[in-house]
Amino acid sequence: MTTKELEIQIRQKKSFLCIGLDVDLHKIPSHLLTFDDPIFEFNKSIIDATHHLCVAYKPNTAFYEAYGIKGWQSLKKTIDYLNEFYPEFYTIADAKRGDIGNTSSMYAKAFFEDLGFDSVTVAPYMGKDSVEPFLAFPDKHTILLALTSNEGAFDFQTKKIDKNELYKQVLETSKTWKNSENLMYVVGATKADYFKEIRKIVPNSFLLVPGVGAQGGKLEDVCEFGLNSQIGLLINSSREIIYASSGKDFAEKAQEQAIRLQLAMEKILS
Ligand SMILES: O=c1ccn([C@@H]2O[C@H](COP(=O)(O)O)[C@@H](O)[C@H]2O)c(=O)[nH]1
Repeated sequence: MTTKELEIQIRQKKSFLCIGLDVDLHKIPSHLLTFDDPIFEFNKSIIDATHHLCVAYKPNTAFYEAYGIKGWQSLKKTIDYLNEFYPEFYTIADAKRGDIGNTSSMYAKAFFEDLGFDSVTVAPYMGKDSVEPFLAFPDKHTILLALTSNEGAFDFQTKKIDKNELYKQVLETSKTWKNSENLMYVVGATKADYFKEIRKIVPNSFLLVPGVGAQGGKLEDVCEFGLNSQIGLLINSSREIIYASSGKDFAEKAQEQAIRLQLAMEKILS
């Protein structure tokens, strides 16, 4: 999917919400555990209840890898369900990959070709040759970690090297890489104070913004400097939406949380 198509969808739905599908078998309603694939059943119910309120879904692969081969099968069933029944959705594999070039090519094949995601998150630490194999895929996006939402982001990402913070160097340098038009960036909602500076470096890029909800980030704070003329933001919320209830009404309660965020986005867009 192109960013233009993503923008069109955002404007139609008046929503730039991305729902995180981070399924933990200890947190999902117990009645689902009797199903052959509880993870998929949970995802299917969440997707069916929220699809009109968001434009993207982001499974974090850790929550699937943790369950071995069954977890991968649940991930595959989830992405196949989205691609078959909701093909207009933007899909993000939050996998935070990146390795030497030939290995990165294999990661890119796994997420773009085999699984059929629109995008994958990638760590920039190993540099250009670890990221360009992902960028080589047309109409697919590589979402580079720039300034993450966690406290540990201050360990390295905001430290100065040659008078410039590391996260700024990631943004500046990555713009020079081949097919850099296929880049997006992760910037945490908990780092709202940094969006003004970030937009000076990447005014036109889409930013994936996790950290609204359970991590305390605020939608309005992010939007103040994060929005651009193409909207340019995908705001992710996972736990606050999908675990709004642990009862049989979990999908209904997830929908209520998604409505709350969508209405706030509609207000901001108007
Ligand atoms: O900087 C980052 C990068 C990724 N994440 C991921 O996003 C979701 C957030 O989940 P919540 O439940 O809404 O807190 C999760 O998959 C993280 O691994 C992030 O939080 N921060």
